[in-house]
Amino acid sequence: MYISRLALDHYRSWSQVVVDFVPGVNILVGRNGLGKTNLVEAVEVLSTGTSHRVSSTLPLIERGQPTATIRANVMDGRADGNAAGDADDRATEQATTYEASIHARGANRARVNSGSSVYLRDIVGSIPSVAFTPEDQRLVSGDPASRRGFLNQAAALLEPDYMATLQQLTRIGRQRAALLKQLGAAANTGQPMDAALSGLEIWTGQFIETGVALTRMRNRVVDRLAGPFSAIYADLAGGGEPVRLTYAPSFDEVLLYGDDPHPHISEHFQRIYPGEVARGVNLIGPQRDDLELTLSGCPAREFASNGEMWTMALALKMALFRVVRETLAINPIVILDDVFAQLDDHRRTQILEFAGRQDQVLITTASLGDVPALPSREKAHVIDVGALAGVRDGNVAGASGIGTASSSTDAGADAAFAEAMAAVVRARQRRSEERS
Ligand SMILES: Nc1ncnc2c1ncn2[C@@H]1O[C@H](COP(=O)(O)OP(=O)(O)OP(=O)(O)O)[C@@H](O)[C@H]1O
Repeated sequence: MYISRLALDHYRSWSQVVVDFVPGVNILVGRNGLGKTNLVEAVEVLSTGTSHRVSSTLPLIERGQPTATIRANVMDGRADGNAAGDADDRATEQATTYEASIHARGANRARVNSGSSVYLRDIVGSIPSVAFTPEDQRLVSGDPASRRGFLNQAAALLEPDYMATLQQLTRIGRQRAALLKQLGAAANTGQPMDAALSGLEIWTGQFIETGVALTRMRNRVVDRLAGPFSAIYADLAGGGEPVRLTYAPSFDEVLLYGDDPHPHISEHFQRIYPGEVARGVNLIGPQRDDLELTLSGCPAREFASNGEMWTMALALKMALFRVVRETLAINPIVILDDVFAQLDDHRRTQILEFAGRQDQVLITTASLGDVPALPSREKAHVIDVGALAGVRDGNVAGASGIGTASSSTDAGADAAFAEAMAAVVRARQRRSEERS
C-alpha cells in the first residue's frame, strides 16, 4: 500500500498543495519551518485520525480558516520486498481516494472515492502508518496524555471499532461532567436535585458500559505490544536491564474482575460521588489511563536515563510497526521525521536500506546533504518542499544521485534500521543535553 498523491487545502501552513509520491522512499527536503512535518503529519491524521503533535484537531486547520481538507490517492501495492514495484504491477493496481475534512466546528468527516460523507473515525486505520518523530521521547518522560495519544493511535490501527467507542465515551463523559457541575451548584444553592440525580445515574451507567469496552480494547492492544517491546528494547540495548510495558487502566476493575467488572466500578463511583460533585469532573475513567513503562521493575520515568527513555520510546514505535505489519498483513507507511541530522553516513545508509524494503517511506530532512548517495537500482524520490511552497531553497542541490541499497535480507534491514534509529536516539539525546 502506498500513497501516490497527497492534496491539502488549508492544512496548517499549506493553503493549497499537491504532492506526488512514489512507492518506496520519498524524501521531503526543505529548510526549517517550510512545512515538511505538516505534510507527513497530514498522512498521520488520515491514517490514525489524530496527530502526535496535538491533543485536538483544531491546530491542524490553517489559521483563520473554517476547514482543512486532506486528500490522498492510495494504491493497493503489495508488500513483496520490492517496494518500488514494476511498471506492469502498477498498471493493475487499484486506486482509492480518501478525503478527510477537519472542521473548526462540528464533527470531522471523510469520504472514500467521492462517496457519501461518513465520520473521519470510519476510515481511520484504512491507511496504516507508523511515525518516528523527535517528539517520541515524551512517550516515556512526558505526562500520561502523550502515552494515551500513542495508545489511541495504536488502537485506531488495531481495533476496528476503537475510534467510535472513544468518541462515544468522550461525549458521555462531557454530559456526565456537566451534570456533576449542575449537582454541585444545586447543593450550594439548596435547589432540588432529583432530576439531575436520575440523569447522573443513566449517564454513569453508559459511561461504565462504554468505558469497560474501551478499556478491554486498550488492554488487548497493550498485550500485543508488550512482548515485542521488551524484545526490541533488549536488542537495541544489547541486553541490559529488562523493560516492561503494562497497561494501567483507571477502571482497573476490568483487569481484576474479568467478565463482570460493572458492579464494582459502579460501587467505586458511589464512593467518590462527593469528590466528583465538589470538583465537577469525572474522577475515574479511561480519560485517566496510563501506560506503565518499567526498567528493572522501576518506573522508567523516574529511574531511566535520557538515553534509556529514548530507546524505550523507539522500541515502542518499532513494536507498533511490527505488530501492525503482522496483524494486518500490510506494510504500514513509515514516516521518518527529521531522523538524518547528526548521523554518520553508515547509519543513514542503514535507514535507507530499511526504507527501500517498505511499501512506502516518507522522510523529512532539512538538508539533502544529510542523505547519502548510494549506487542502487531504486532511486529515492526527492521532493523539493521549497518549490511546493513557492520559495527558493538551496538545500535541495545534488538530488539526483540518491538511491537505496537493497542487498541484505528483510530481517537484516530491520535490525540495521533499529541500530541506526538507536543512533538517532543518541544524537537527539546529545542535542537535548547541549540545550539544557
Ligand atoms: N494552523 C496553522 N496555520 C498556519 N500555519 C501553521 C499552522 N500550524 C503550524 N503552522 C506553521 O507551519 C510551520 C511549521 O511547519 P513544519 O513543522 O511542517 O516545518 P518543518 O519544515 O517540518 O520544519 P523543521 O525542519 O524545523 O521541523 C510554521 O511556520 C508554523 O507557523
